[in-house]
Amino acid sequence: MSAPVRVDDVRYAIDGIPLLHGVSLTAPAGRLTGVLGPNGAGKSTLLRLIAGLTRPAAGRVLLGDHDLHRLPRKVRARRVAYLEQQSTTEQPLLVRQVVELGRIPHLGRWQPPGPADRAAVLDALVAVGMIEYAERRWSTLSGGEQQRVQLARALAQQPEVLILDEPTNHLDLAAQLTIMAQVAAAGRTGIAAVHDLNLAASYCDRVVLLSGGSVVAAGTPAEVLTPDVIEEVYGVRPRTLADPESGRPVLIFDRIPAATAAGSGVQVP
Ligand SMILES: Nc1ncnc2c1ncn2[C@@H]1O[C@H](COP(=O)(O)OP(=O)(O)OP(=O)(O)O)[C@@H](O)[C@H]1O
Repeated sequence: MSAPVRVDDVRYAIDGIPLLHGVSLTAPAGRLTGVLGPNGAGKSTLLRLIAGLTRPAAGRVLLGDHDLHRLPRKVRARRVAYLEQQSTTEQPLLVRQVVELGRIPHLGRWQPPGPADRAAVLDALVAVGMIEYAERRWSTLSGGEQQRVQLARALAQQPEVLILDEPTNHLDLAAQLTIMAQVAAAGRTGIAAVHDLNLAASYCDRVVLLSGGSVVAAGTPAEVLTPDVIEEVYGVRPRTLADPESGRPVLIFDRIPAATAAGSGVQVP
C-alpha cells in the first residue's frame, strides 16, 4: 500500500534564516521522486520536513488526504520511513538488531517481535544483499555496508512512504544501481535526494530540482534535466543524449578546462 505525498507551499526557517521559500511538489503514490539540487539547496531540510521531523512555518505536507504533521507520532512512524544522510547507532548492536529497529512502530509496548516481524527483517536484509552479515556487529561494517543495513531498516518498516537522503552515498557502482532499482521497484512512494543526475534520470519517475530553497523545475527527468536548466542551477552545461533503450536522458559533462577550474577555487589535482 502507498499514498501520494503533496507538499503545499511550505516555508521553513531556522533562527530567522529562511531555508525553504514556498516549496510545492507532488510525489505520486508508488513512484520514485528524486529531489535534486546543488549543495545547500535545501534537499535535506525538505526531506526532514516531509518525514515529520520538523514542522513547516507555513504550508502543509499531505500524506494522502491527511496533514502529515497532525498524524499521531506512532501512526506516522508506521507510514513513513526516513533514512538520513549519515545514519549511526550508538549501541553495540548486531546488524539484525539494527534492522529490527524498523519494526518498533508496529509493536505494542513491551511486545517482542513475532514471526511477521522476523520475516520482514530477513526480507529486508536479503533485499540489500546483507543477509550474511546478520550476526555481525554493525559498528564493524564498512561505510557502504552500514548504509545498506540502514536501508534494510527502512524497508523492514514496510512504510507507505520511503524518504531517503542520498541513499547511494558510500555505495559502489553495483550497489548504487541495485539500491536504486530496489527503491524504484518497492511499490512505495519514494522520495530520495540524489546527487548523481544520471542515476536520478534512469531510476526516478519524477524529479524536483531545488536551488536556494526554491523549486526551479519539476517533472519527468526528460522535462527537467535539460542543458539550460542544469546550467542555470549548477553552472555547468551538459550535453544530453536520449538512452536508445529507455528514452531517458543521459547527461555528459565535458572536462572543465584547468584554467577555469583554478579560477573557481576548486582544487585541480
Ligand atoms: N541549523 C542551521 N542553521 C543555519 N543554517 C542551516 C542550518 N541547517 C541547514 N542550514 C542551511 O540550510 C541550507 C540547506 O541545507 P540542506 O542541508 O537542506 O542542503 P542540501 O541541499 O541537503 O545540501 P547537501 O547537498 O550539501 O547535502 C544550507 O545553506 C545550510 O547551510
